[in-house]
Amino acid sequence: MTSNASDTSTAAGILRQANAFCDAKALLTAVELGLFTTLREGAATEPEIRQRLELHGRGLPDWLNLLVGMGLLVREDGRYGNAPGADQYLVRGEPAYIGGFLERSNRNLYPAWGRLTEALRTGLPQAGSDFFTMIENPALLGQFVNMMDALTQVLAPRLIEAYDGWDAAGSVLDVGGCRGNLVCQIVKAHPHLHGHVFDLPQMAPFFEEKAAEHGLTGRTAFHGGDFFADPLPPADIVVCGHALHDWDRDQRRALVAKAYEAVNPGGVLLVYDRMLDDEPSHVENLVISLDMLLVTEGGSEYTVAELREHALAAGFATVEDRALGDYDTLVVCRKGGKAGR
Ligand SMILES: C[S@@+](CC[C@H](N)C(=O)[O-])C[C@H]1O[C@@H](n2cnc3c(N)ncnc32)[C@H](O)[C@@H]1O
Repeated sequence: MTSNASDTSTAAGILRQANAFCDAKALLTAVELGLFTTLREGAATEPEIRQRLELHGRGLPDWLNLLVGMGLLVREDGRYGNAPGADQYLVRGEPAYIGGFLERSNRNLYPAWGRLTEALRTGLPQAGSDFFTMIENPALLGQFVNMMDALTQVLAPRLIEAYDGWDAAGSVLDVGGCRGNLVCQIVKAHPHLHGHVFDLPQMAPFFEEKAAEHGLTGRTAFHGGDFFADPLPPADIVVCGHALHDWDRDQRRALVAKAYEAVNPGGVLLVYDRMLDDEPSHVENLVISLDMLLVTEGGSEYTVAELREHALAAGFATVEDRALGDYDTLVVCRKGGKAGR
């Protein structure tokens, strides 16, 4: 949706942009109904899809043809099948499935964006229930962790590639590491590392499930606590991804200082987030920053300059940044001192 830049010098282009939410909802509904998953079994006619998904039938051809027009389905001889991207990323149960993000987006972000006006007027989140209500509800938390898995599934290989200091380290800690999908992938790529995740205690059963799925039970450890109030376990590499943007500037500074304490001498803090340029124009990242307006009390994306300020104030000796994938920025903050390993 956000990258469909239309020609806004024309009325038609402006109307196209105003209707972009319709395309997004057509896709979110397709994931919700399991359309791409059912089409993995083979291309199907409209009546077959109607029957399989238990739909009424009215609007069905338009919806399917819209998805064809969006490049998510292909139509041949009256049968609809998955386009390659949809078949790779939107079939439930497949390793590359990113639908967890879309499922939660459909339930949480989509309605919240309908209340953007209220959010801008009041500065208050609009997602219906706050994070701490959500985290006490295992069903909602299950959706949330799937959403985070969808993001780390794509980012983990890029982070592993982008940072070249894994071999020199003995341990890695992911702060706000959710159920540990990122750490599991790092430890699988660099089996000599001891992996640790620090997150809220409610995440523990989801972590155990993920570690077992990766065959890493006992080789990765979960530490439950509140990263503002409790000490973090020490590690040579501390990762903090997509976590600082949940909080306001003062809280981000406090978390970076907390992370500094956890990094062993000579180690690094790796922060990745959808960071903003000094004069932000990156549409995708501005959208995520507004997501934070809608779903958190004080969160937003932030600039590399802000993070550098927090990191230097905390005591890090050097701070470098580089692109990570299409939208994220990786900031490498090095702590002085001699590495122990
Ligand atoms: C947006 S998610 C980021 C997950 C993952 N790092 C990623 O890259 O997608 C933020 C994580 O911070 C955790 N979190 C939020 N508040 C926390 C707190 N006070 N203490 C510890 N973890 C917390 C959440 O449970 C969640 O897993």
